[in-house]
Amino acid sequence: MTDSMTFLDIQGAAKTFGGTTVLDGVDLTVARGEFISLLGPSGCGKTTLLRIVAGLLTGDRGTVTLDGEEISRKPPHHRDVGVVFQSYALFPHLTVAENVAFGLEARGAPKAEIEATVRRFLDLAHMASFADRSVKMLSGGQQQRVAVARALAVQPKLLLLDEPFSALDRKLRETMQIELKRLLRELNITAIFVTHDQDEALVMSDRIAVMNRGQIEQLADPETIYRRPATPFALEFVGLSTRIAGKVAEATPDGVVAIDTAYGRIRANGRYTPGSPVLIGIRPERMAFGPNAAENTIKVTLTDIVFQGSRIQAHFASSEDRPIQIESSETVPAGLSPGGETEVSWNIADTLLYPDVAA
Ligand SMILES: Nc1ncnc2c1ncn2[C@@H]1O[C@H](COP(=O)(O)OP(=O)(O)OP(=O)(O)O)[C@@H](O)[C@H]1O
Repeated sequence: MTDSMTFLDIQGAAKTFGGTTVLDGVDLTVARGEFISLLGPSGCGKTTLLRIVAGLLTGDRGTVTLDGEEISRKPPHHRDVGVVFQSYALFPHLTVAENVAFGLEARGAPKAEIEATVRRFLDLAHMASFADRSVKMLSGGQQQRVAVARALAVQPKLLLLDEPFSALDRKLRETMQIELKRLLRELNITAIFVTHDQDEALVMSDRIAVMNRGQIEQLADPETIYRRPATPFALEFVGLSTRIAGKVAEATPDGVVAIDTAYGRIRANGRYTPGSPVLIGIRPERMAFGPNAAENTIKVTLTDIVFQGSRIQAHFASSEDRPIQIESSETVPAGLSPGGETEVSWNIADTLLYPDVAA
């Protein structure tokens, strides 16, 4: 939907390489100042979509409109779009300040303005004290800060970031995530961020587009993506989950279905006709030890306890290709050890339900 809030509007973006559909008619609208992540496995088309928006690649179909102007056929340097890639792509023979000044000089900005802008963006990127250093002398994190400062210095309407932190170690990556978020918020910059790291997407995004095979499967805020994944793929790709296959046995008019499974009857909210094959998903922290007669209870056999410091994970034997899992801040019930049977329960409202297309 296009409305007055739309700043970037991608409609029907499609791309085929050598007969393989890489982008399958993607629509995406982004509001001004919004931070959107494209999240998905390798090869799902994230980078291809980003390159089409940047103008580095021409889509077979579709349009890109930025701030009310269609830019689909404009060359990259006329699109007002900044790009930060995975590899830093700084100019190695220039200093930090010269790198940041590069785009401004190319536009013929006055010298005093260039100096002031470079200073401002190096300050914002916490790199002011490195201004005169060669970029070759910088660490990976520092180089990536300079790359972000360089992209922002020309004050683009839109910033595109393609796995910018993937080469950094975990701690530095987390610091950079927080810093980048702060910087973009301060400057009210609209950004699209490509990542295959679900934690990174959950931490940083206003909304996440979960991509699979050239399509967006779900576009929503991080909490909705985690709590209400729209498809089995989204459930699978973000966070841990237990899966149980079943067949709908009964459907009530109030929208609750009873499902026959290898563990007995399980109830869930949903509208399915009896006989439909379904897939049940449950997040591990929504499951608890012990029965709950009003909700869902199943009998399971403990296989493993994984101690994770503040939490434990308990695994139970499953008929599926992965264990039933509980994640809890409590310990396992006294006397329960691997091989032992117990009951676990969870709420009907926490039971995610999907049509089982594979069945
Ligand atoms: N120029 C090209 N020529 C042929 N095939 C390409 C080209 N660019 C991308 N592809 C193919 O298109 C598919 C999608 O690539 P894309 O880079 O968009 O994926 P991605 O989701 O960004 O993955 P990754 O996380 O690995 O970068 C891949 O199978 C890739 O091999």
